[in-house]
Amino acid sequence: MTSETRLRIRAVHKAYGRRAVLRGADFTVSAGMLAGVVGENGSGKSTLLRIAVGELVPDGGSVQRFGALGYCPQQAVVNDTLTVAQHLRFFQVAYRLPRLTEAWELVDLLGFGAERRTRAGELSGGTRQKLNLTLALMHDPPLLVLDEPYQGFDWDTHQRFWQLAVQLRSLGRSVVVVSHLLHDLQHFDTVHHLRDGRLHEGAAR
Ligand SMILES: Nc1ncnc2c1ncn2[C@@H]1O[C@H](COP(=O)(O)OP(=O)(O)OP(=O)(O)O)[C@@H](O)[C@H]1O
Repeated sequence: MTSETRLRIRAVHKAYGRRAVLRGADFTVSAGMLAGVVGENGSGKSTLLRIAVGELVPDGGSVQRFGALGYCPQQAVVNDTLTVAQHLRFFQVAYRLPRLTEAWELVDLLGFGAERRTRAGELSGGTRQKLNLTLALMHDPPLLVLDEPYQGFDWDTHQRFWQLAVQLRSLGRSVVVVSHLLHDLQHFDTVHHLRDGRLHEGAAR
């Protein structure tokens, strides 16, 4: 395993008004690492990830990313009036991909190929989330930041998600996953507990 760094967060602080959420959070992710971020509701996991991907500016501290990024936010960022296929074509242009072969393979893996002509606004919650995840993965970036990516997935799809995450790790990708589920912890190389605004690292397995 290489130790090339893909994401480095140092002493990050973030408050919403008077509510200090992050108070000196440090987080480093290397190539070929599957890292979990866990913590109680409201502990600041989504805030940390939004800062990690540059969506939110921290009050203090530094964030460095090395290479392209795929971000799966907690709330799907999709356009209700566009179909699944239209989303893929839109993101193909945005990512400058020569073809959509790999994107459709992801759709098949996640099991929603039958919905290719369905508008996002008419998808079930779980399928909408599958589209959200596909859009984050389809350009095969070296760093993936996934905020509870399998919300609403049925058990088979949940299992397939983890097979995919493990496969991506073996290909040297870095995968950061926010999880609430105890049985997911076994999949991580490292687990980072967000508590009192800081991350506490513990070996997961
Ligand atoms: N835009 C915002 N304005 C004000 N407060 C916010 C905002 N976003 C989040 N917060 C507050 O910051 C705290 C951390 O929120 P965050 O969503 O980062 O936590 P989380 O650990 O991801 O929670 P969950 O497990 O419920 O998803 C919460 O108390 C939340 O209410």
